Amino acid sequence: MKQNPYIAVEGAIGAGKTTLSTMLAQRFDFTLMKEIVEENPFLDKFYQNIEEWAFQLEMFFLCNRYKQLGDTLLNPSHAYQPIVSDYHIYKNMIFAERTLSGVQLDKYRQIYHLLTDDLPKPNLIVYIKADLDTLLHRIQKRGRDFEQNFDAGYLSQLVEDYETAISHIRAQEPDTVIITIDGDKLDFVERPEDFEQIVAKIKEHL
Ligand SMILES: Nc1ncnc2c1ncn2[C@@H]1O[C@H](COP(=O)(O)OP(=O)(O)O)[C@@H](O)[C@H]1O
Ligand SMILES: Nc1nc2c(ncn2[C@H]2C[C@H](O)[C@@H](COP(=O)(O)O)O2)c(=O)[nH]1
Repeated sequence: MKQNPYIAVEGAIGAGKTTLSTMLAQRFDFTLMKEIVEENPFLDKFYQNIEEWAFQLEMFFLCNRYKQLGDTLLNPSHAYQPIVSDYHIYKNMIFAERTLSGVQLDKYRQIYHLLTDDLPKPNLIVYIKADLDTLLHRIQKRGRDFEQNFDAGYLSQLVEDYETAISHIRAQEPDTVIITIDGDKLDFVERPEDFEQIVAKIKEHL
């Protein structure tokens, strides 16, 4: 990879993005960009009534991610800083396409492009692909209150949406390296050798 490394770890809810990106940042000594979830004022309400709260929630995520990425990526003093992030900005569209519709989705799409089209995009994506049972088990293990009565149908749709989105990025951005991790089999938390396997794959592209 000739450019400065900018890695995004992606995957559906509970796939292990935050865990893996934190481990990678430590291992490579890269700057970690991590999403702040616990202080989100809309998530709890959203899970109680998705239709009612989706627009506020999606806009909140979009504005926060835009601010976080913009502060780092568009700041010249950070120009040569290798980065690992626990999300790709395109995640906003994955969720919005699922939770919004009609005029709200149209307006959201316009704002998304306005805010993000000129942001540098990751040159390497680590995509953790895991099946529904694995994700539900990990969400339970994580134990966030607002995710405990999770609608498995919503998560199952998101798993499919992620597959579609990754194929879309693969087709639209052929220069972006995409490393797919088998999140059902590889246990980078408990088995150091599994983590080393991921590190080795990434190193091939740095
Ligand atoms: N490969 C893995 N094997 C076992 N547990 C994992 C693995 N990856 C993540 N976990 C656990 O699953 C939960 C969700 O992981 P997290 O990193 O928060 O996922 P995400 O950021 O993708 O939503 C956490 O409790 C974490 O410790
Ligand atoms: N509707 C949306 N929900 C989102 C978005 N980004 C994250 N989330 C939710 C999913 C989880 O409950 C929680 C944390 O996400 P992780 O993927 O890190 O587990 O927040 C979004 O853009 N829209």
